[in-house]
Amino acid sequence: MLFPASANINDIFDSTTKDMDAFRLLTRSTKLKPVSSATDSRLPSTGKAANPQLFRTAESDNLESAKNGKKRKRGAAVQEDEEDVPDLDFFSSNKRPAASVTETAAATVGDDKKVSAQDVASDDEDSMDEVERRTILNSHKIKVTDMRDLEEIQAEPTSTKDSKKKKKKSKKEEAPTLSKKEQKRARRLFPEPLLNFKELRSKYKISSRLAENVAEQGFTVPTEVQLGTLPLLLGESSEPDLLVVAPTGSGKTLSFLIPVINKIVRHHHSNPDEHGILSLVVAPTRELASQIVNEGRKLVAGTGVKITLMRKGMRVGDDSGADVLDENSEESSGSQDEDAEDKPAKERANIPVTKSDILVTTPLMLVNALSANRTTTMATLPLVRSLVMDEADVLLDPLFREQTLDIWKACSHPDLRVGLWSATMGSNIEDLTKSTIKERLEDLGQKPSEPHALLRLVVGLKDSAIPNIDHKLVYAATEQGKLMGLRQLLRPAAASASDIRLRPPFLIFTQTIPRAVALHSELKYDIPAEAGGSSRIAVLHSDLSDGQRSDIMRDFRKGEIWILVTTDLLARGVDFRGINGVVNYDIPNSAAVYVHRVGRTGRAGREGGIAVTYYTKEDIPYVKSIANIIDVSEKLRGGEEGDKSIQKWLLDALPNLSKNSKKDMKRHGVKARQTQRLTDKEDDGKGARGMRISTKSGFERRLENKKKGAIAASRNRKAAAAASGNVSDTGSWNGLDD
Ligand SMILES: Nc1ncnc2c1ncn2[C@@H]1O[C@H](COP(=O)(O)OP(=O)(O)OP(=O)(O)O)[C@@H](O)[C@H]1O
Repeated sequence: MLFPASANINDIFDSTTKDMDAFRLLTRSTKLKPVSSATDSRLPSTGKAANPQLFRTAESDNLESAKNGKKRKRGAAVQEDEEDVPDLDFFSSNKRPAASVTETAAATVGDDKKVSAQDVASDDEDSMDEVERRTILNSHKIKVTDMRDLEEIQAEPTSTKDSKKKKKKSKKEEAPTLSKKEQKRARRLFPEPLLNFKELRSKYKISSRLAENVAEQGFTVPTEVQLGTLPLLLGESSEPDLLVVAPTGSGKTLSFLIPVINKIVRHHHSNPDEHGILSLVVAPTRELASQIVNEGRKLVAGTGVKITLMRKGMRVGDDSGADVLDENSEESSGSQDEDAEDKPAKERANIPVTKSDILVTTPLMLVNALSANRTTTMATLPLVRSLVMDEADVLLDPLFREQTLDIWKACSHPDLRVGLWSATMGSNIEDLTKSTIKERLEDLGQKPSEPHALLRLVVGLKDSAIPNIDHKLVYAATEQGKLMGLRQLLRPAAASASDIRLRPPFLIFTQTIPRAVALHSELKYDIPAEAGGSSRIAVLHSDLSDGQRSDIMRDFRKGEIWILVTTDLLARGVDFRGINGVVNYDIPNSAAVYVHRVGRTGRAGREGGIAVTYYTKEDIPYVKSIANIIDVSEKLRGGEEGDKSIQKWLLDALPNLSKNSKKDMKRHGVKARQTQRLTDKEDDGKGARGMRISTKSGFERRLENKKKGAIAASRNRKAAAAASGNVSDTGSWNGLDD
């Protein structure tokens, strides 16, 4: 079945399920009762969240609508606008509300100063008192903390601080005697929250074209992370360095892209002659980097800002006479990367240097470009004013740390601001951030033109899974048990036995690439031809070429692939809007990885996502941290004690893992699963056999092997007989049939 390239997975599912129910086809059963529309609407792939926020209370709802109402009264046009905003529909073609088009049609690139009458807000009327700010921030579970040493906070000139900070200043003499609790309280901030997206223009005066592009996305309510961070990054006081910990799928991308783009629009106005990379966005995988570029392209349209995906072979930072790429006209297709890589050196020298304003990259690719594959010292990026680290905890984890810190240090402008974003962040990352900021400034020997803070904003509970998905932790005893469980999910006619109904599209995570490959080949023929057969299931991992990876991502997004078997390559950041769930075929290496993997579903507040985690005997020592995450997530969700999937007895019974074993597990995963022997020949019989991904028992395999051996021996005999000229044409014995 072919769908237009613009179609998304949800459209496909809607249209697919009209004429053929994918779920039913997968069951190979015609007896299955049609899934009720009530169940259907609970599926994230068909549903949409009327409000993408995860945490709110009636008190803040009332306060916010009172504040929003007050603003509406100020200009009739604004009121019409808001009433005209269509229902939130992530899968529509994102038609802009008519009123908003007229309002902004005259907008030209970067006409920041042109703010229409109804846009202008009286700041006095708008600003909230501290009680209101506290109420709103607390009900959305947003916590903002100044991370600097107390002395540093107190040494800051009063003019740049709000009244809250003035109070701290007066406490200066008492500082040494402050208790830990008091120090914590002194660091706590209650900045003004963003009440609606219109304020971006009216109050924070962002570029009108950018505001228009945001409006085109059709979002009506800011998520918590947007509500908390956008005022901090767009407000009048000096832009801070910012650490953000906010749930998966909560819209962090928009939160960091809007301020980055707006800053560049302003920069173009004040420094029309300065061209080059002004902002860097670093992400751990190519898939995520490419997704950020796609999101960015929607936001930069018509602003004069260019955003580019870093590619192998691309030259950065040296602009001697090279042509400038028209970055926004390019597709971010993987095959282009390969093209660049495969070009001979002579041709490569002609590859234009990127003069894009925003470069989105994985760490290694940029480090290689800046150091000629580590053969020279790192070149600097002197113009970069904003460095965004998406999935910062993994970027600063030992795997990428050296490369990320090299990039950070290569950004040599004294006014650099950093943003570190993730759904999980250990305190070691916070310490590393603090020390790197200090070291970098010392190395530079220059001071930033104005003092600024390092703030941390946390939404919800740090390092927890989103509360809007159902977690199923399933004991499968053995590898065979896991495979049987998974097959039940694929053939949900049998689902009554396990009470889990997971409809495609969904992701399946394994621990290693060979296991993903093995699982894919095991399952590939489970999908009936009427449902599209083996083309509906694919495997994605980092051993595939960039082109293959992009193609699979595209087909999954388009709905041509329904089930994607993958590794932790896709655990973080990637946003498949309407996937119904996630299967952890192999348990994740850490609680943080669990949070990220399961966060591929339930995005933007959607209900109905399911996260199934199978565990075996070998996994028992490692399951407690996952069970704890589920427990906390269920507590955040509220509801009856009996509804909880993790019972107290289980938590008590599961063993705790020592610090060293945790480290070991994080680095290597479950040891027995590290090598997946794919053939009997490779199988040394020492442990790996039990970990094999196959439904066949050892006995069956041995029989099969014997049979194969007999066939081979028979062929050899025949060949030998033919060679000696005495084979009978009658073929009285043809060996065993396969
Ligand atoms: N205010 C909003 N209202 C509704 N949907 C939104 C809003 N902001 C962003 N979204 C959508 O939410 C989805 C998730 O956003 P995004 O990918 O930025 O999440 P994230 O916080 O970066 O998640 P992760 O931690 O997994 O990387 C996207 O499809 C995005 O378009």
